[in-house]
Amino acid sequence: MIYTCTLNPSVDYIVHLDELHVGELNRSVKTFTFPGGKGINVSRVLKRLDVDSTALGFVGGFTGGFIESELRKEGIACDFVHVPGQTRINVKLKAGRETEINGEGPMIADDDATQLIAKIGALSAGDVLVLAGSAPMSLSADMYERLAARAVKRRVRLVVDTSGPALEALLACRPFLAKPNHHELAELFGAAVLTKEDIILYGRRLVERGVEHLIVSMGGAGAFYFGREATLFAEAPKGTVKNSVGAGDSMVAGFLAAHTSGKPIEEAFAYSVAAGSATAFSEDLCTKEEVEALVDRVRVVRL
Ligand SMILES: Nc1ncnc2c1ncn2[C@@H]1O[C@H](COP(=O)(O)OP(=O)(O)OP(=O)(O)O)[C@@H](O)[C@H]1O
Ligand SMILES: O=P(O)(O)OC[C@@]1(O)O[C@H](CO)[C@@H](O)[C@@H]1O
Repeated sequence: MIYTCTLNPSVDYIVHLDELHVGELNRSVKTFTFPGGKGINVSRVLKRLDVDSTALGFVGGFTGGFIESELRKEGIACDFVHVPGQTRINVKLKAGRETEINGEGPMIADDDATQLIAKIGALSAGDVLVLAGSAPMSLSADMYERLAARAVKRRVRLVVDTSGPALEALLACRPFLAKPNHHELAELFGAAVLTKEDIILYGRRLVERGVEHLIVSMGGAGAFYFGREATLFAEAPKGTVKNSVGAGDSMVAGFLAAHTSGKPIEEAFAYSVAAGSATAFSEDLCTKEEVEALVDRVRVVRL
């Protein structure tokens, strides 16, 4: 079974504007409201790709209620810890360029954190646990490490999509899959920007350090895959970007779905890139039809 864990879910409020005038009244052209947060996005895309998962994490208030009811409507199992505060609303402004304002998230009490850790402690060997997104400020900095330690003890395979010190700590747990973007990889190695040669060097280094499958995404410039048997590169297909929120999460879901169904690594990687791009080219997250319409346009090169 696949479990996704979103410590800080969000209601994503997508606001399209012709132009953004800072300091003035702006009127939107169209708006969308989606359940969000990285792990939740992974669960939603997995479902669209016919793979079941259970969504874990913390939810609270009317926003948390919205997330749970939307997920259940989509047929996604939820096993959240309910907290007294309110799940955040993240505002994504689309006015030519994309501007994001992500909220800080509710207070998480120690008892609530303990409940989530207990849920991870009940997973079984062979399960997959996706740890994705930021943690609310109120959680202790080592929350991800504590969850990962529980999971590793149960021989659960870890999938990691976070950033900063949490990413660094989780990489040490020899994850099954990690998907930093190139900025997160640069931060990890204390660099400002990375050339493609740097990405290859650092990517291979992370595999040597025990990451089984590593995908480094680069937005519209495509992605690298690193594993023990192969280093691959794929350009992203060209298209009109409507909303790239969740593109990285869709890559994680695409790779997991293809890998779970036994596809060889090149195909799983191509499927992952197609899922990321299909999400970038649609208002909400990608559908299976959109991914499959794109996958033949993804050319994977072995390096
Ligand atoms: N402009 C684009 N054109 C085509 N494909 C795109 C574009 N932006 C993103 N993608 C696809 O999505 C994948 C992931 O994008 P990106 O590197 O932006 O992920 P991310 O930073 O983790 O995003 P997020 O945090 O919003 O989920 C890329 O590898 C690519 O396949
Ligand atoms: O604040 P975090 O947890 O880093 O990111 C949260 C978020 O921006 O990531 C998802 C896209 O990847 C969105 O659904 C959500 O709003």
